[in-house]
Amino acid sequence: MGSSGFSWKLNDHPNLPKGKIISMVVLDGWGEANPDQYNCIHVAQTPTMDSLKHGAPDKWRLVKAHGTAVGLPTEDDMGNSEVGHNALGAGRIFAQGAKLVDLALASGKIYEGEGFAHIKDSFATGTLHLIGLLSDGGVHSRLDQLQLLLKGASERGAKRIRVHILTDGRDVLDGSSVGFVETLETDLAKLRENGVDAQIASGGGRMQVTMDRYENDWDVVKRGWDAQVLGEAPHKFKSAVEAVKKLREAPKANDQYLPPFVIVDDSGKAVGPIVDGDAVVTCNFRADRMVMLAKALEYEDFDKFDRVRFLKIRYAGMLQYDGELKLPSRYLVSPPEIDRTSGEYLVHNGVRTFACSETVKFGHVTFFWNGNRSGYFKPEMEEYVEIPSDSGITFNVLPKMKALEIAEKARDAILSRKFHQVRVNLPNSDMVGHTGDIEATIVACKAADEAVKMILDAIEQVGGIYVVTADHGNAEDMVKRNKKGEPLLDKSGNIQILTSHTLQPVPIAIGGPGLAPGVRFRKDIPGGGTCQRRCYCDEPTWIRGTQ
Ligand SMILES: O=C(O)[C@@H](CO)OP(=O)(O)O
Ligand SMILES: [Mn+2]
Ligand SMILES: [Mn+2]
Repeated sequence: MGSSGFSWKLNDHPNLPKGKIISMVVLDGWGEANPDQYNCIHVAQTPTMDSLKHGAPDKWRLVKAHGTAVGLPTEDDMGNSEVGHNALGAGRIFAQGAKLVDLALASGKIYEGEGFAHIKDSFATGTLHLIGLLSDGGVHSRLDQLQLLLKGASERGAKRIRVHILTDGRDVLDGSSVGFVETLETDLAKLRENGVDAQIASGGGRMQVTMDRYENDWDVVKRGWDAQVLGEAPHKFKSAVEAVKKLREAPKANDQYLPPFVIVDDSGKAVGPIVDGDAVVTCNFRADRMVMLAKALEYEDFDKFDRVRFLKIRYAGMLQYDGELKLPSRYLVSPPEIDRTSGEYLVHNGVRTFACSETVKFGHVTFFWNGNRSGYFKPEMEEYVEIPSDSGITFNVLPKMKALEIAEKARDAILSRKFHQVRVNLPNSDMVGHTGDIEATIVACKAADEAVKMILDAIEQVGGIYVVTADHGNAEDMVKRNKKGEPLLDKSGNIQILTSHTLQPVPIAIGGPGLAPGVRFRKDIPGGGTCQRRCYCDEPTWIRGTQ
């Protein structure tokens, strides 16, 4: 024990045997909801997950994966991968970005830190650019936070402001982007009345423009760069409301995938390219889909695409997105300090870890799991494997994604007996669920179930233990509902597809030949959330032996 009284060393559990191989399987976006035709998990053939639920009822239960149980501001906040994996990996609840930004805005502290001072130095002579996801989804950003920041910055001297919007349709209903742009336009008009030259300068759908993650497709970031920084895009409009309405008229257009556009003045000139001397804030609080742009804005050495020019700007993130890389170096709000994660305990206690997913979720089982920290704790104790995701397609086209390949890697890692924790994220139900394609999501859920089977079979062979759970709901409810739970219809009588995550609880199942007899879930903690699912690295809160 160190002088602080803290020690990484974990004591042996009095009853549970040591040395069993554990596989931790996270089904991304796999919640529990009433069985009906919009519950793709129910409709899909999922014999493995069904057998976990029905085969051993005291080793299966539901846990909360949304709201305050995982560190989100309110009970109306659906879960998401960042909070889900942070909670799973750390075994504790941390106030998340959404909440920290709320608090900093409410107290005014956001304007008192180094980050704001940094950008403020540009206000007298440069433009303030705000880049971020425009919705009230609360997963990556929130419109009300942008509104407060616009007001706060203009009251503190910003005279020229340009907003670069990313339309959502993934955390909120498709089609809602028009309303969000109108709301923002009203706010900007008010600023203009007060003498601030404020406008929307560019935009595009979040999956087309800027918000790629884990370096799956740098072209996405490049398209954003061209519009935001260079003022170049295939579509030019006089106003953002017109842009979004017009671009949505194209067949199959949706908010997530709107192409990039720039706003031009009467002479056809882009109204807001980013130039030297300007200030830039990336307004998303969530890290994964902002890190790539942060690199492009901040790194002098950069070879991912031709930036045409490296900007001499004053840049701050809403939060620092990567504590290890210290990226960005300036930020308006300090991120949660997620320390003492299970991954770090494991390396200090001689437990070897294998972690795997495909690119689109790779950082979830590594970066988010380890408390928003990139890289290994001890490379000689850990192996992280990334299977390249498909890029340039929407995931309903190939809904099986790389589930099989992930399961094969996990199986091989288990059978090699080189690792004592093998953790994976299976992305299908989430990534395909977000497309709103019900047929494809059913195929996706089946593929994930088959992958779980392969992993459980390997655990069986080595006498190990499994923990199967999810980070939040998605595929179990694909339709927007009224308060009574009935599907909502739009003006033309079609059901309103729900592409977002949900507020539903998620299952957790434990088992395997290595699980000590009599271990079962406690029944006396009805309101438990995902953070209490931590197991292996110390006494699991949720599991207790009977002898
Ligand atoms: O795709 C994403 O960025 C989010 C939804 O906005 O999903 P997840 O939290 O499951 O990664
Ligand atoms: Mn997720
Ligand atoms: Mn998701």
